[in-house]
Amino acid sequence: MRQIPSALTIAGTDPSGGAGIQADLKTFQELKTYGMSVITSIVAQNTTGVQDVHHLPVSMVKQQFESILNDISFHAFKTGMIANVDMMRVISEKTSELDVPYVMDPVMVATSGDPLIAKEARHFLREHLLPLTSIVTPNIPEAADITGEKIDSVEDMKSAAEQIVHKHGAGAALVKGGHMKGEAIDFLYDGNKMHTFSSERIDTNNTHGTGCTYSAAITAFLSLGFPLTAAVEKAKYFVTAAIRHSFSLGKGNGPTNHWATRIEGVTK
Ligand SMILES: Nc1ncnc2c1ncn2[C@@H]1O[C@H](COP(=O)(O)OP(=O)(O)O)[C@@H](O)[C@H]1O
Ligand SMILES: Cc1ncc(COP(=O)(O)O)c(N)n1
Repeated sequence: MRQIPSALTIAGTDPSGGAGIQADLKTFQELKTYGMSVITSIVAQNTTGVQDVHHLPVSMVKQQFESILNDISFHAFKTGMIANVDMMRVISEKTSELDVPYVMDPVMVATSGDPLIAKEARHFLREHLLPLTSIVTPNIPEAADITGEKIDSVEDMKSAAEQIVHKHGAGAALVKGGHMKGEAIDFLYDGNKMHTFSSERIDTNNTHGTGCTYSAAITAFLSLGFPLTAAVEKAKYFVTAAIRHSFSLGKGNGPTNHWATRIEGVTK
């Protein structure tokens, strides 16, 4: 008999509850997979931005990961904010021994514009972590950082997705169009085919944590056993509903609503 579906997130925290570990665990819970977490950094942030950051010692990140690995198996995992090369090294060592889907949200800056990872860590992420992924989910600035090329059009987005797979070795690449104008279009390149996922653009500034929620939803659907394309399709539906029902919490960019599919009364 299959165990209860379970998923792990390795990421930083958000005390205001919209992004990071908190968003991931809420998403896992909402999508009916058992959630576990390894905390990399404690981030003092809210809807207006990042006020302070405390990176945990690498030994502690390693120990948290081992505490899970030595005791429990899980069906999929994701990484979000991994602040520095030392943490990335430990995570890549452990990841290369795992045989479950790995979803990477290549978190570099917060929606507020605050940097979340060290500059040299971007290079390590591209060279050593990307090739271990089943799927990476960059937004436009992150995809441009990975490929080193400007992204101004949907053609550029598709080309970046192909390059991230063929040149940088990711298992698949989902280039997200949240930062473009018009429809919210994302392109998934799986190594063979380009898939398009699009939704109407919702008129809101309450988009704190969209990337975290989306990648956590993909991880949740993979842990439930859906194939990659179906997992992304379902996750896109979920994140769109979460943005549609996002709300004005705090003074800045409010969070997405993890209860959205309950409110709408449907899951696709
Ligand atoms: N205003 C919006 N209306 C509808 N969908 C959006 C909106 N903003 C972002 N999205 C979608 O939310 C997801 C996260 O995208 P994006 O904002 O690009 O990522 P990130 O949060 O990592 O910057 C994507 O599916 C994107 O198309
Ligand atoms: C700990 C942490 N991780 C990631 C993000 C990015 O959030 P977003 O999904 O809005 O880009 C964040 N603000 N904080």
